[in-house]
Amino acid sequence: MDTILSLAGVGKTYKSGHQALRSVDLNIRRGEIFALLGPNGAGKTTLIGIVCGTISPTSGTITVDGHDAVRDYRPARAKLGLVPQELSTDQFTSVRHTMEFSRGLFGRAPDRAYIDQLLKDLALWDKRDNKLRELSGGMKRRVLIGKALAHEPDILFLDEPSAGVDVSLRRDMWRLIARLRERGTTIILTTHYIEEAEEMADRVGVISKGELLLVEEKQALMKKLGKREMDILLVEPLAAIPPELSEWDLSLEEEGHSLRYAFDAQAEHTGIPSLLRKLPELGIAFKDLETRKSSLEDIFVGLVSDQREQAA
Ligand SMILES: Nc1ncnc2c1ncn2[C@@H]1O[C@H](COP(=O)(O)OP(=O)(O)OP(=O)(O)O)[C@@H](O)[C@H]1O
Repeated sequence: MDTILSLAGVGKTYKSGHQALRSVDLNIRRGEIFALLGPNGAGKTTLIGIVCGTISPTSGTITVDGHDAVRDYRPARAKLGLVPQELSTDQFTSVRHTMEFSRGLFGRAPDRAYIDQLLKDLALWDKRDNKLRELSGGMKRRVLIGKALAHEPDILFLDEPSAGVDVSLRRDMWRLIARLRERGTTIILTTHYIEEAEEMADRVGVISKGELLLVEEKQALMKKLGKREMDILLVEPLAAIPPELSEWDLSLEEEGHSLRYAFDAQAEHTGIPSLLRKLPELGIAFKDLETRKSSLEDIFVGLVSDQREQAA
């Protein structure tokens, strides 16, 4: 495997005593899109900050394309582009100047053609000479991406790229990410929008309470952990699930008009035939069946709640 970024035993305890990361091991492959998925406060921003050098780790090592991110900070940092959650640049500079300045910070020679192309890719061409304070929130987000890409980094971090972003900008961003990937840029995005991980990522890491719970190929994750659900639409509503059905994992939905059965699609015996035989025996008539795969969202919620149960 061609690893471009490697974290080994990375931990962070803030001065407050809060342990935001617990010994994280993670290898990012060159050219992949990796989604780090976790609820609020999971440690995603802390992890990005540590890799990008804005937060110092309490333990562990980070290697960016062969460079130690702490000892060898400059060359390591030059490989990284970070799109933070918020813009903290001088509001009185122009869009173009902000990007050119960012490029210069990393010691890259000016390249007007590259910046022009970036402005066009980000649909900022018409605004290139406007001051940042004259831009809408969505445009500012585009500027953040432009700033992060100005020095042509090999690895791009996007911290919550969809937070507070409208649908059209989100689509534009997804398109841009796909294009960057085609050019070989490695992309790591943090998100709590499952949709985003599902749409974009090659691999998904789930983080909760500072712990990386798992890292999997997205497809494999969905297949392995994916449950299926079947809704049985009833002719007459039920007030409660009869005790005779307790061996199946059922819930009542739609005010009793639908019985939902959650089952493991990978299991040899799904329990469906026996359930469908049992219902008429109990005098429960049904008129239709619908099955569907659970999404990454269900998987994610399941994992995080398992962790909560274990901790309880
Ligand atoms: N400077 C700090 N001092 C003390 N605790 C901090 C500090 N920064 C973050 N934390 C705590 O560390 C934990 C992880 O925070 P972090 O910002 O990394 O989470 P996150 O996964 O990015 O969350 P979100 O999705 O809300 O951005 C949180 O409990 C947070 O309160």
